[in-house]
Amino acid sequence: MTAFTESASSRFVRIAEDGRELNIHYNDCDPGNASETVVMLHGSGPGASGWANFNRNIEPLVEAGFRVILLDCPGWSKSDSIVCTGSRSDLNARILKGLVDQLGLDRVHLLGNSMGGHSAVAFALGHPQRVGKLVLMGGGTGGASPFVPMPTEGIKLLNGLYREPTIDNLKRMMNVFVFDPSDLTEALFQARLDNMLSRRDHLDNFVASLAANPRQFPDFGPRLGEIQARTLVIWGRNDRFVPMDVGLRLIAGIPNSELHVFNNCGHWAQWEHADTFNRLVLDFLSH
Ligand SMILES: O=C(O)CCC(=O)/C=C/C=C(\O)C(=O)O
Repeated sequence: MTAFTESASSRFVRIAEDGRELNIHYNDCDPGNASETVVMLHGSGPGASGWANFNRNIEPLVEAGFRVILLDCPGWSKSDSIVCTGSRSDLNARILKGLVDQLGLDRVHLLGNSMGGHSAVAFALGHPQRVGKLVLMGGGTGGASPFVPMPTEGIKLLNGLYREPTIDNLKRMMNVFVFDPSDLTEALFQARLDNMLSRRDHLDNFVASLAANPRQFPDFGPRLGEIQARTLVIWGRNDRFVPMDVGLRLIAGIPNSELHVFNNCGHWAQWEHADTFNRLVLDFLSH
């Protein structure tokens, strides 16, 4: 099977949101005969995109017969920009609903990273009948950690990078992003910096959104018991952005859930432990 590329799988869709039509970008890695679809939702870092977050995870799922869709949320990558003054998790969930409706997908599995996890939970709460299984990685509900001072050091660096998008600030953030920064290459830094600087409107609007509403990701804790979808929660023990106790809160709240913790792993389990992560997700989605 030929590997999908970003450019060959790149698509746009127009979705109505609060009186506007947003141009929303996604990648569609469709092997052509898939009976099930996984939608991957990226995190909220500057320069993030579905492809940047999940490029190590697409192929194994496609080879196993899944259609993989990577949604770029409004405010990231090639999607239109937006100032979000309410719940960003719910905004992303509305955009996801628009996308699955337009693609005619009745039911999808969701794999969310950080903000993408918060957004997957918002979608599952709003449209339970449209969700197969949930994979939540480094996110799933907002709210404070009882153990770790918040905002965490990672989120402080992330917000600082939005305000001052320099290579030094990017390296400072990425350094605490992963457990082992020696895996981060100059090419990766440059690609991420290029992504960030190509859309200054996204950076400015993220800062404006935070100023209007510092709590972009509401705490869904009290509603987690409503989620009926089977849920796999994945965390890095060394996550310095969204601490591991949030994962424990998720499995305490979601009835049909399980937790896998990677040791020696930061906020990007899907990248740092890609092979094991892919096997874990594939096994979970296939049984
Ligand atoms: O603030 C939160 O709870 C979410 C933070 C978040 O989504 C950070 C994600 C960062 C990335 O995944 C990235 O930059 O690639």
